[in-house]
Amino acid sequence: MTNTMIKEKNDLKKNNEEQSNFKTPIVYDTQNLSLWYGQDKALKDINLSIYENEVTAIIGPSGCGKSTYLKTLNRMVELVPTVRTEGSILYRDQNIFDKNYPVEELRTHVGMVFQKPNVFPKSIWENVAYGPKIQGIKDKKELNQIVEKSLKGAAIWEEVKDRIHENAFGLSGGQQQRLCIARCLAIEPDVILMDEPTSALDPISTLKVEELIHNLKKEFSIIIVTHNMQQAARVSDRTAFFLSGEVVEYSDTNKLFSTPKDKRTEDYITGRFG
Ligand SMILES: Nc1ncnc2c1ncn2[C@@H]1O[C@H](COP(=O)(O)OP(=O)(O)OP(=O)(O)O)[C@@H](O)[C@H]1O
Repeated sequence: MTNTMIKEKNDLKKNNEEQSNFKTPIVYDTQNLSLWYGQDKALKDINLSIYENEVTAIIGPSGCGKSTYLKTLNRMVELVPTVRTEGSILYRDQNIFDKNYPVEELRTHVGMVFQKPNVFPKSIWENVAYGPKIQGIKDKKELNQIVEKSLKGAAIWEEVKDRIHENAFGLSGGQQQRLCIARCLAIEPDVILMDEPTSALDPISTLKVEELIHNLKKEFSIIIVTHNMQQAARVSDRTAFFLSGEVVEYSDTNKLFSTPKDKRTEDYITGRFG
């Protein structure tokens, strides 16, 4: 390749990047969010935009507010009676704290995968069909199609297609976690929240889930809380570093890990604390 060709290619790439960055829609816009558990302030003036079809990683030491932030995005945190919030979170331009915005509706757009796979003591089929049934779908043929599509989407169909009516407890931990992801996909969400989804899995299952996350971002926006910095670096497009309830730094994942702007980020990613 000649120097001119290389320059043209780089210019084109830069142009595309600038254009695509410019156009990437914001899914969640968090504005001046603070949260208290009783008297204790767990989130402090958070401002964070989450972009469509990206994987956003939330990292930081234990107790810095990662899970609290994630659970605020689907308002699950409100299950704790002492919780109080200030500020706003816009989901697709709609303030999720608005009294007129039903939490049930929010949860049809936002699925969640937890640290430990929480399959129901039912068949694999029932686990996946559960959400669509609640949404009112009764037709068996349609449910069968949803179950197959979701299991394929979660890259577990081939492993379970011959035992679809067997109890989900018979699956390995890694398979159960992918089943939970399939259950999430069955409600056709817009966003998937993942709270340390691989921390209970062995390295091979972890890799499978990471590959899956990479493929799922073509259709969904994913926010993942992880303790594992290599994982954040591998799977995410952007990373937010939380510390003591604050966002210290939020940027392109490659930038955050290669040239962090804040000394505290640098100390954390180089293992000096946390
Ligand atoms: N239900 C609760 N009631 C009271 N305080 C809570 C509750 N849940 C979390 N906290 C407090 O809020 C702060 C943030 O906790 P959170 O679980 O969000 O942190 P985290 O970064 O996800 O931690 P970890 O990495 O250990 O899971 C901590 O000080 C924690 O003790």
